[in-house]
Amino acid sequence: MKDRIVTPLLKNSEDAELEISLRPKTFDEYIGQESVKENLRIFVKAALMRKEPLDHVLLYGPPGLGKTTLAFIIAKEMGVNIRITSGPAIERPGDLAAILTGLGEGDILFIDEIHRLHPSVEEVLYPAMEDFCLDIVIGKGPAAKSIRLNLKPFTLIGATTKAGMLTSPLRDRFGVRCHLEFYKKEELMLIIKRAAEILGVIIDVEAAEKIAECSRGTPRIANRLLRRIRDFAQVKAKGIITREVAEEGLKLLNVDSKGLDQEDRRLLLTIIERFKGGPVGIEALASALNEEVSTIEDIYEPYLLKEGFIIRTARGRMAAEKAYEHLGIKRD
Ligand SMILES: Nc1ncnc2c1ncn2[C@@H]1O[C@H](COP(=O)(O)OP(=O)(O)OP(=O)(O)O)[C@@H](O)[C@H]1O
Repeated sequence: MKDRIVTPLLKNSEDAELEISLRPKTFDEYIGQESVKENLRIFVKAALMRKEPLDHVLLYGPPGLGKTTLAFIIAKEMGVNIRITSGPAIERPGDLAAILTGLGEGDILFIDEIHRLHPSVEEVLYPAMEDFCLDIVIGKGPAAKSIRLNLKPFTLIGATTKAGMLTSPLRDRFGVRCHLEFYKKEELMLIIKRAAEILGVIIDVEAAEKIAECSRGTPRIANRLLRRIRDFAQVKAKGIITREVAEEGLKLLNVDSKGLDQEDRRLLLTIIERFKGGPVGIEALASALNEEVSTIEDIYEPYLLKEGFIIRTARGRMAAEKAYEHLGIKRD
């Protein structure tokens, strides 16, 4: 996968450190996703009143929109500990059993990329989620015995970018399911303003608007762009981010007015020039771009589709009128 400034995925440890420092800690600090927040607020309050753990929560939506952040906020508001892991990190049923037996009363277990759990691990999770117990098989062959181990009641928060890939028995065991949406420009402007305050940099409204327009609806990208433009402002503009500074910084980062980088433009150009505007099948497109099919589907496409640069048809992807206009290419 190419190294891109506008990727919604975490890029490196520098990125991760920035995120920890900028992570909102309460529902009030968490900007946008109003209906998700409202629902979670009510569920948390009700669970606290009943003195019970919160029901299991599934958070789904594209990367970088704040799923992990929400899990931390829920733990803080519930006043419990949170243990973080991910689907691929739990290799064997025993690994999950060890994690579950280590949880305290009411604690939260956060499993990122929960759609990637191994089926044998998922089996262990069902009784754990439903009855707070583990069924453990001891011994082998005819002498094998199954024993039941009780767990302390806990809350599982699962996060996924691909809710469709969850098996239905797993999906059905989540009492609360929340879909996170791409953020609006005004919300991203507030996120950028808040991040600028924490980073100690002055930014004017027009600059925040410019960066928000290029952030692809994703706070993770907004924060990353802000950090890079702050560096630029410190070297070139006495640390103040004005509209001109933001525009120049974005140009240097190769991000255009619609938040597209050279890789997005290459994808659009490939459809237009090499495949005569499409439709082109995803495999052919991936091979022309020398990328994995999943990278195109998960990383490139969601934003290009959402913004109407490409159209997905039964016969493949097509470049939309907006792509021609944006690239200044005349349709023949
Ligand atoms: N609603 C929000 N308000 C302010 N900042 C936010 C919000 N949501 C996310 N962020 C910022 O974006 C960063 C990325 O969020 P987070 O790590 O929670 O995303 P994620 O959805 O869990 O991503 P992934 O699925 O890729 O792990 C956070 O560090 C935080 O700074």
